[in-house]
Amino acid sequence: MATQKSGKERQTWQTSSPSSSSSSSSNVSGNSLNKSVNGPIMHQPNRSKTPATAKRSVTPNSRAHDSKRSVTPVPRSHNNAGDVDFVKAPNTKRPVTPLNRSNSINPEESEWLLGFGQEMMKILLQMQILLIVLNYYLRKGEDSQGGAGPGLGEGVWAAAGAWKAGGWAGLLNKLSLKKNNWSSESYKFDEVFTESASQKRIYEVVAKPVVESVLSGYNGTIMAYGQTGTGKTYTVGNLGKNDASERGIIVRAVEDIIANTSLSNEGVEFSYVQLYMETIQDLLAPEKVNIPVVEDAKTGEVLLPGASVIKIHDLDHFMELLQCGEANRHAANTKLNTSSSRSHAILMVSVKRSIVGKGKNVTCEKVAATEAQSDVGIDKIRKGKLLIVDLAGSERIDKSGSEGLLLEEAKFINLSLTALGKCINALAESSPHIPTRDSKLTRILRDSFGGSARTSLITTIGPSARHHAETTSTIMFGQRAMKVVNVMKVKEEFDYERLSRKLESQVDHLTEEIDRQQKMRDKYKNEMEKKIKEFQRSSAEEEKRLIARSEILEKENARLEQDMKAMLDELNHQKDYNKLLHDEVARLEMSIEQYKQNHQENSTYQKALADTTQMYENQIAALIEQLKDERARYERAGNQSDVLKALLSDHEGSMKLFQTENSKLKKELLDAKETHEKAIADLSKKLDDMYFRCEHAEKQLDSLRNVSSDQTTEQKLLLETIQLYEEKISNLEKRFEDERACRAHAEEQMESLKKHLSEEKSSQDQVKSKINDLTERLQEKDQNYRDAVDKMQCLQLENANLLLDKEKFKDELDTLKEKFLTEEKQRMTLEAELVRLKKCLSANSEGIEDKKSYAKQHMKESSSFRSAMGLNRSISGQRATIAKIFGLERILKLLSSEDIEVQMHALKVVANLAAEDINQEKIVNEGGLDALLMLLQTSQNTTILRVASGAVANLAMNGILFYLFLLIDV
Ligand SMILES: Nc1ncnc2c1ncn2[C@@H]1O[C@H](COP(=O)(O)OP(=O)(O)OP(=O)(O)O)[C@@H](O)[C@H]1O
Repeated sequence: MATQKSGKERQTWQTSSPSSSSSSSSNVSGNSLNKSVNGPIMHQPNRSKTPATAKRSVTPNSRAHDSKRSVTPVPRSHNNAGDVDFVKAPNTKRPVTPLNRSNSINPEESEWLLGFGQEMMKILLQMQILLIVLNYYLRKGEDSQGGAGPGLGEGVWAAAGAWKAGGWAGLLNKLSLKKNNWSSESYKFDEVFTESASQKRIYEVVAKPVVESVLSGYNGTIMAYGQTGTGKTYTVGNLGKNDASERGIIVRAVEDIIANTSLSNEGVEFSYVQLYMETIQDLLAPEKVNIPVVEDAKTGEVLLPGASVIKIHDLDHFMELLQCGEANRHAANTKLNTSSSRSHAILMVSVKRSIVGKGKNVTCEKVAATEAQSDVGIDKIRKGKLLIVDLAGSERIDKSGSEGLLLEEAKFINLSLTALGKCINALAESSPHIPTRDSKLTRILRDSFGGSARTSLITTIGPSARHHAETTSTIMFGQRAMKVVNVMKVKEEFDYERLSRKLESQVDHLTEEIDRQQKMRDKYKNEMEKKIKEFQRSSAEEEKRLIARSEILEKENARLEQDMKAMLDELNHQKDYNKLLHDEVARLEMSIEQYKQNHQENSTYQKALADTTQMYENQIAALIEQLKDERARYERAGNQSDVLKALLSDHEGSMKLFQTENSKLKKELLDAKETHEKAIADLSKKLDDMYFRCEHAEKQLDSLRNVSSDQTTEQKLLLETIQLYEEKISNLEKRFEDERACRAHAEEQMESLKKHLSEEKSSQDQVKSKINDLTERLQEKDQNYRDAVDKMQCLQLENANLLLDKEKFKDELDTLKEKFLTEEKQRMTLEAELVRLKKCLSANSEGIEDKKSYAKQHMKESSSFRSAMGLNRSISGQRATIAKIFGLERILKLLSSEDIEVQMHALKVVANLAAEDINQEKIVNEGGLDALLMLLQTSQNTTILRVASGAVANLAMNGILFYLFLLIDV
């Protein structure tokens, strides 16, 4: 039973001192049995005479007696390091017959071997084998971060011991060894087994806790020590090929390890070597001999470089390899054991288990709690190493009868076992010097006893009283071993490699993700760019098209405008023309009106003219009538005038005659005047007379003339009236003619005007239709123009939308770019973090190296102090790691956290760091002292005050800082 105590993990070898006691149940003599057990072995003449070392050749299904152990002899040609080949005899319990390569087995020998095997089986069935188990197991104390003192183990194993004949008896954990008939000695062990104990029970009690420790990251060692032939190999290395219940510790332990390890993610590797005559040989690759024993400078781990390290895939694979290894092991037939192991077989199983987050895969709650406290979320790797050592049996040479090589082997075996014993003694006495360098065995086992491993020592003793001395020696060896205290130390480290791998994979994943997103973005961007380009192209095209169209439209517009202008001009012109026409028409109409008026007037005139004409005609008729009358009168008057004219012409003639006569007379007168002056006078008288008569004639003429003048004046007047009328008529006719001509002209003009008007009208119609046509075309054009404008507006709107889309896409692109930059930054930060962690890893490794060397130095000074220091170094290493990882500045900042838990943890970390000289100055420089003093002033929490004052006290112990404290005090 294990009790839990706070403090370092520490395993104590059970410290029960041997006590003599006379037990009623222990007084059994085993003499007869001794003989029966040892006699045949010791007195095998052939075997004692064949002191050869051989390699085991184990073949399954060859056991003759019980299926547990059947060995088929197989001729061995394989020989290493000058060993002698042998053939195992059939039907014997591990019968080993050493033979030289040149020798062959003869039938007699074979017969004997067969007989011997059968005999041997009978004997062994009666043999009592006692296993004394010294078990050191982990008691779960508080881990290294708990800060309290170490706890001592008080594990007590309760076990039923069965009394057996043979000189000793086991009861629970006590063993009584009969000294003689009346006295016996009692020894206390963790467990005492008898021969009836099953392999399973032995494994579960002895080895399983160690295996569990190994799985939890500790080193574990299971050693079998005892006199030759007492069953070490059987207990430890039995493969149990025919009967699984007979499987030894090795097979069961590896089976357990495999069952508790994920072989795909975690690793189980093993090496199998033998130490034969101070030479280490690889049992898995027997050609590898002289393997050196070295100590890892960093971890202090004992290593065997050059030994094959094979990764275990499954149990069958391991069993196969183990069987091969077993076959390569040196064994020989001695007097005490027909298959005596002549070498120490060491199986090293390395278990790597990863711990992810909060204690996954962890059986130990405390360790999980430790993880939870310190490194939540950070992967850790736990490396456990299981060492299973099947020591060669100690033998008394005189008893074993070894000679030659066997003797040499026995010497080496005893030498190494003595060296082991010395080391155990030194450790039991807490001697400062442990003579591990005396033998390769102790060098290999250096860290398995008195080190940091959990160790189970199985000591085997035989029942024969004849070997009382050896049995006592074995028991004493076990008793001394129980005094050894191991300080267990979990071998746990950050799985930086895994963490780095994980981070790298994370970075890879993120990079992949970013790349994927980048690709997607690029694709999207390309698509968008393509779209934008397409949009731009289409919009440019559209723009171009629009521009072209608008140009065409503008041109069309201009042309239309020109057309319109021209049309307007034409229209204006037409309008003018129209106006003109209108004017003309108006004028014409006016003139028509005028004409009409004129015509009316004319008609009035004509009427008047007709009337006048009528009147004139009437007048003319009247005048003609009158004229006729007048003519008639004229004619009459003419007649009269003719008459008168005739008269007048007569008169005129008469007058002319008169005048001629007068002239003649006058001439005659004048002639006569002169001649006739007298005659004038007479003729004057006669002229007077004649004058008279002329006068009278004149008078008569005048009267005639008067009458004629009256008639002439009337005629004249008439003529004048006629003339006037005629003139008037002619004037009127002329006017009439003129009027007619004017009318004809006007009619003509009117006709032409009408014609012109009709022409005008037709042209006007044409113009009108042209105007209508033009108006229609104009309207059409206008509609087209409006449509074009609408379309242009639509396109402009579309263009604006496209521009908006473009802007939107640009914004989106910018956002994506920003996002990408942010992600890039994140990636870079992660990469930087990775680099920083890698640096931390290397720095931490260096730190660990330093700590190791420091610890090593201190370990030399005192074992107990060394242990404590080792743990402290580990803790400080972790603190330094914490400080490195989190940064002292950040931890100091947490001191002012409002969360009391956070504050408390930070304070604890600072206090722990302040306990180390190297950190003190840095803490003060970083402002830690001020923060601590502030906490002391402000905090009410007693724990905080206690831890803070402790931290300040630690800082105050620093010589350099002491001066500063004085200053603060001042
Ligand atoms: N519990 C047991 N049950 C049956 N047979 C046993 C038992 N223990 C040992 N033996 C047999 O006793 C013989 C000697 O045992 P084993 O070889 O294991 O002894 P040993 O201590 O390893 O001897 P050595 O130190 O010489 O190698 C073997 O034949 C083995 O099979």
